[in-house]
Amino acid sequence: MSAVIQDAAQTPGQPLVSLRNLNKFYGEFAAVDNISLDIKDGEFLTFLGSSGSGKSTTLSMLAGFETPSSGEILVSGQSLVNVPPHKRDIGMVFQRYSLFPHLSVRDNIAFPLAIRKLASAEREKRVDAMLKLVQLEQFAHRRPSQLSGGQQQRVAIARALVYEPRILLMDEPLGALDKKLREDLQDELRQLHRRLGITIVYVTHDQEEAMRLSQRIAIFSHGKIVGLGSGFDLYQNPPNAFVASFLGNSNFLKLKAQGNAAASFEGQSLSIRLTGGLRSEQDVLLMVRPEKALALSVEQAAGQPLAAGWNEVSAIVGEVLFLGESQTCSVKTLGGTSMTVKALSAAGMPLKAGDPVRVRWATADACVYTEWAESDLNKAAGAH
Ligand SMILES: Nc1ncnc2c1ncn2[C@@H]1O[C@H](COP(=O)(O)OP(=O)(O)OP(=O)(O)O)[C@@H](O)[C@H]1O
Repeated sequence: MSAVIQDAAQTPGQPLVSLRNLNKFYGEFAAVDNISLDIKDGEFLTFLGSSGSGKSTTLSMLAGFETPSSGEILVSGQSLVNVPPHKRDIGMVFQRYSLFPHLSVRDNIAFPLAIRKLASAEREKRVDAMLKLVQLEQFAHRRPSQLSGGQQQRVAIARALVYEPRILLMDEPLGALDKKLREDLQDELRQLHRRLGITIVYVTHDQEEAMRLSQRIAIFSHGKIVGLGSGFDLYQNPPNAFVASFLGNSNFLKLKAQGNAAASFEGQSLSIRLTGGLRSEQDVLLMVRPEKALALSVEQAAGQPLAAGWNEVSAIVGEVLFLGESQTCSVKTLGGTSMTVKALSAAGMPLKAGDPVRVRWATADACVYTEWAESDLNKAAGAH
């Protein structure tokens, strides 16, 4: 294992993998549509998107199971396109563990080394190191059917890592496991990545999983990457309305620009983040996260003058939901726009259906978009 162990504190550096104008057509249909992406050495990058958005096809091209219709895949600057899968120095873990049922855990893990004809002493040494790494030493002699789903997946991970690939590809590896086990394995996987310093490309449609695991997330929609960055940046400052809608919850307000820092909404003027190039009366979409908005009763609002840099709209409460740690309040503005406000339960939200409220948010917390499609505002969008 020593060859791939690196200083855990080392920051991921240069691109290890570069996808260049990658396309995959099935007939006329573009499953992967002109994707270009640099994956850094040592990084944990996740492809996140709804079903059919092109994540697995992209991963399969990287693994060598699918051939690109056009474009390049480079690893350390060398083209991989004509390199067969077993010569790519890439490990792969799938949702279905695909372990050999008739082989013990030890022999399953040793299998890639046996087919590479490694000397038996070296083979034993590496398998022992792997068993230790995934904490399955005491299960070495069991068959896969005698293990839990989580344990089986750890065997699959060990088997993928045993020949020390530079890159590990994982396609929904925890998809078949229940929530608690998934979370435990997510923590294990994050620690494993830190310890090994290996480059991991991970596919999931679960945004919380992507957030928990990854240093960067590539958001897929219709075969394209429509957002790329840390979970924090993508959530706080989504590059477009689709990403805003896909990741977390959003309130979208439709406005007409009035200069570069103000816009009208249902007949009242609101301040917006300074946005260059806006034309007067241009359609503008404002996005406010529910937890960045406040819902104040009329009395509360009267006692707290609106601070500079904040906006306020009047609305009527539709529903207040208690969710344990947090509460949500759905409201409708006087012009009929639906909004949701979320607050920690501890902060209290003494409102009920039918109450008039004042919804407030800081101008700096609201993203401004000038281009969007109605379908972007719908969470389910993104699949083909
Ligand atoms: N062999 C194939 N022939 C025709 N179409 C295909 C083939 N493989 C994939 N597709 C289509 O390409 C699109 C992208 O599929 P892909 O499996 O990459 O999506 P995905 O984002 O990984 O989805 P999921 O999360 O459901 O696995 C889908 O519309 C799928 O139906």
